[in-house]
Amino acid sequence: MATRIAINGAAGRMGQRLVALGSEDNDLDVVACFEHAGHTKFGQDAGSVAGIGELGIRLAEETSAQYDAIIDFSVPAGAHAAVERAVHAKAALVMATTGLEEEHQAKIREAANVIPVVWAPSMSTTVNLTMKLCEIAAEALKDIPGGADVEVLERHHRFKEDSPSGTALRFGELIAYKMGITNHVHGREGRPGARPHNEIAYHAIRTGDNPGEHTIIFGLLGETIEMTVRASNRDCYASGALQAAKFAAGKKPGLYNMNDVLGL
Ligand SMILES: NC(=O)C1=CN([C@@H]2O[C@H](COP(=O)(O)OP(=O)(O)OC[C@H]3O[C@@H](n4cnc5c(N)ncnc54)[C@H](O)[C@@H]3O)[C@@H](O)[C@H]2O)C=CC1
Ligand SMILES: O=C(O)C1=N[C@H](C(=O)O)C[C@H](O)C1
Repeated sequence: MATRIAINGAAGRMGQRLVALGSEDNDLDVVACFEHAGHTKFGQDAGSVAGIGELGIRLAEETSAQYDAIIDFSVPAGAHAAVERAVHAKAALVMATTGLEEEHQAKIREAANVIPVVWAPSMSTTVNLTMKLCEIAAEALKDIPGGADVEVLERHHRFKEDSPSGTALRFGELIAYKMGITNHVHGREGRPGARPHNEIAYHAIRTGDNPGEHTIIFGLLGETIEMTVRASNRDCYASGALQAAKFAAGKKPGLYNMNDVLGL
């Protein structure tokens, strides 16, 4: 039987790709498309807004449809609403929104006691694989003579509201844990002095319509390794989230990540 999904933030850049790809997938049934009532397309057909023709589902704040999973790509307040909807419906939750405050994060962890939750700052297969590769590099380089300096560069479209990206922060968190680094800094200016080793620096670039790019630099004395992972469009995130919804629907309550979904 197909997994019935609801999409939260369905008129957004990601929401539209979820509507489009979700509707094409025979193992999924898109049954609800939630949007903020203030959105200019609120009340319109979600399929038409996504450019795939009428789907028969309006962008709304409520639904009478039953769903097995809700996928959230929205904003912090929308993510909060998605958690409440998922718990109320006893549905699985796929949480993709980034830039969440601690209070929202606590709410997600609490929800995972009663429903299955897949929570990841990137639903892309190659991003999650690159995280694994960076963990291997961090482990190998943590005690290298002369030290390895880690910097995380990310590039995104001009419309992105949070900085640095949730993915950049996760890269830093995973590497810091492996290398015992405790200091995280955001950009540099003035005369901060010689770079300490106990530091990861993040640099967020915002230009044009870039759908997302991350470069992780391990700089040694005499040689450098850089790993770059780059999206050419948003479908890598959308298809990962749809895969996560299929994975989570019907699972026992708990917090899952994309490694669980992808078997990494
Ligand atoms: N985990 C991942 O793989 C990825 C995560 N993201 C994250 O997803 C989020 C959304 O990204 P975009 O689609 O580019 O943003 P967007 O701004 O295009 O879309 C967000 C949508 O959420 C809607 N919204 C606002 N309040 C809402 C509410 N209370 N209930 C329901 N919908 C509401 C907005 O009206 C808008 O249509 C961002 O936090 C972004 O960082 C984006 C791409 C990949
Ligand atoms: O806002 C985006 O576009 C993206 N946001 C996510 C993040 O903040 O990590 C994931 C992806 O890089 C695209």
